[in-house]
Amino acid sequence: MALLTRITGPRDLDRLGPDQLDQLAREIRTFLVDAVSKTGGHLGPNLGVVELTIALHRVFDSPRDKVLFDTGHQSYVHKLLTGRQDFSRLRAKGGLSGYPSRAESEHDVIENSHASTVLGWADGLAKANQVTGRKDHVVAVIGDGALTGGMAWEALNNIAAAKDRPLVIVVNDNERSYAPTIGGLANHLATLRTTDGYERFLARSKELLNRTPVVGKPLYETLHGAKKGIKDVIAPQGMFEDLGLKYVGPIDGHDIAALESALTRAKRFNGPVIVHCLTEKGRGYQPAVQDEADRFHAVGVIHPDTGLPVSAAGLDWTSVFGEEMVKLGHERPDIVAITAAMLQPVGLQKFAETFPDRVYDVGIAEQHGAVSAAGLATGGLHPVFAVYATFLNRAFDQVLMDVALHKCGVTFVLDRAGVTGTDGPSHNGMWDMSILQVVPGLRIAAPRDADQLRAQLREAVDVDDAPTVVRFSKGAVGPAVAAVGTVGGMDVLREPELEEGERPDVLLVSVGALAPMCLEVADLLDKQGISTTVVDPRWVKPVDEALPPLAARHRVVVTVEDNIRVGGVGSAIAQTLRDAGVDVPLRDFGIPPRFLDHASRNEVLAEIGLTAPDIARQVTGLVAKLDGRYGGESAAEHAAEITHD
Ligand SMILES: Cc1ncc(C[n+]2csc(CCOP(=O)(O)OP(=O)(O)O)c2C)c(N)n1
Ligand SMILES: CC(=O)[C@@H](O)[C@H](O)COP(=O)(O)O
Ligand SMILES: [Mg+2]
Repeated sequence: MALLTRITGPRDLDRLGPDQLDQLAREIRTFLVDAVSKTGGHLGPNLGVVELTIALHRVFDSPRDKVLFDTGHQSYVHKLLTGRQDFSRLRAKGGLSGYPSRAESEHDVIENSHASTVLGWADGLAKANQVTGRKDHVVAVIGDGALTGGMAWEALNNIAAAKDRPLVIVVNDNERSYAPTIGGLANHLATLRTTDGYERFLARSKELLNRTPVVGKPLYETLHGAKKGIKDVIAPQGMFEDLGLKYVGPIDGHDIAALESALTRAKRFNGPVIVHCLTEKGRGYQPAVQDEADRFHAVGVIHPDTGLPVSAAGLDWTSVFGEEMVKLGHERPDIVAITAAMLQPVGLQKFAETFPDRVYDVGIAEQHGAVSAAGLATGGLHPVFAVYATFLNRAFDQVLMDVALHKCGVTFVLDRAGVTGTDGPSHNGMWDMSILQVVPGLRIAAPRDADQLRAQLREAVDVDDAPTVVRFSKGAVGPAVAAVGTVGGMDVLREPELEEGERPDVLLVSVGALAPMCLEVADLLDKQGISTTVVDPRWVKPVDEALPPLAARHRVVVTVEDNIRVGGVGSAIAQTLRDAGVDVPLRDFGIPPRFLDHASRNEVLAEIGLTAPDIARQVTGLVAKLDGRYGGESAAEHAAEITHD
């Protein structure tokens, strides 16, 4: 790492000659494989942008010039070149974030990992430069996958309107999101990628341009010049031409000299310009290059020489869902599946292999996915849209006004619901049970274990006149939690042993995968002489009609959810109790209304007090306060005695 360790900032790159730059690229690849194999992370995407990031930081002057990354998962090289080379705690508590982070560096701008937003940011920053008269540059790196997101085209529409507003758009085209990128855009990029495709394009253009008076012939010569591989020709290009955008490319995204030449031309161009770079996801690391599924898009801890996982993963929620979907697919020919460019991560791979004509990859286009689902349902099918909880946020209006308003039977399966942890604040699935509370008719299921997931998925797809949601956590599915009884549609997980006529103290409403933790709370309360009934509502929206009368038979209600407290399940239950005239005190436990820094799931849960000892301590204090049970001793003091074995 002779060269890499001497790079403390982008300007240190200026003194390197071509051979040294190639050596630096090799050192960076070695570093990435060595470091990320130990911590896990986005290895494939970052191996694909080594030369591109070096060239960007040689041509542009960050942080005065803004170098922006879409999604941000491919910013590890950017971090290495901007003074951050300790990857030992990447995505771990107190370590580097897996995405750009303003707290880490002045070179970082966009922190959220939600795709297709970079061009919007760039548009705004370019406008700000224009209004303030700053001559700084804005360069936005967007992947071919992120380009399939609608927001990217909303931004392009605006960017193309301002012919005199400098802005450099770098398309990092590695032909993949996770899987190969889908759709018409991908096909268009392909024609620009391959020389013969370009020739076909030129052949079509030649005839047209020869008929075009005055400008036709010179323009054809310009285009012809571009074909020869001297890629720094500024020329109008197909779809981008239709938008009025200038196009440079295609450029070999692993040839630093070619990249620098193209980026320099683009930088000088006094308007919006696209630099189309061809890169290879996973480049330089055979296990990644050979990974047909997703080129090691996101890996766990792996053996660096083989790329194989160090530890075998247990049964996870995603697999349980995927297997049940295949069974349902055989039983229900009307069931189809939708993914937003994440077929394998959301567990639909087997469904796609079994029913290739009944699965739709819409690209990174969750809003379109939701509207298309409304169309599919109206057409007599039952779509199951599997998506990470946090990514459904952007499709809220489509769920509300397209799916729910029209009473469409669509099932949204939200993976990575609740605290995910290591992927940082924008990946926690912590908002769904709040924002979806306001959707009339929509029903939400939060299964507590694998059997419940299977059962509730089936219940959901049986609803054909309203949207249904089934949400579950990231990672390994917990132990089976048996019911000891039912009340209304709710499962009773624990009943206290009471004297004749004794009123139980606490009704604990346990939501989803937190059931084992809630049973621990009940055990801790039991040691304090506090009797607790634990129920799992199974369907948290609408609130079960049996809940108010059950609550009325207790002294206090406690709700526990892996969702933001504001407007969550606890709030909905509190409102239902009020409406039913049940004035039993209620305490709702959940995620506080703030962004959660990256750390492990358990570290985050401990930090926000969503653990059995924390909850038991608070509930003990609440019950003690209710009846002054501990005499003069303050309830809080007494509650502090609770410790976790
Ligand atoms: C709104 C949204 N949906 C889904 C994702 C999950 N996701 C992260 S990266 C990625 C693929 C990105 O492909 P591309 O933009 O081509 O970048 P590459 O990884 O190929 O460099 C997806 C689907 C996301 N981050 N944001
Ligand atoms: C960048 C992005 O959004 C995805 O790659 C995400 O990081 C994957 O998360 P999981 O690792 O939980 O599948
Ligand atoms: Mg890509």
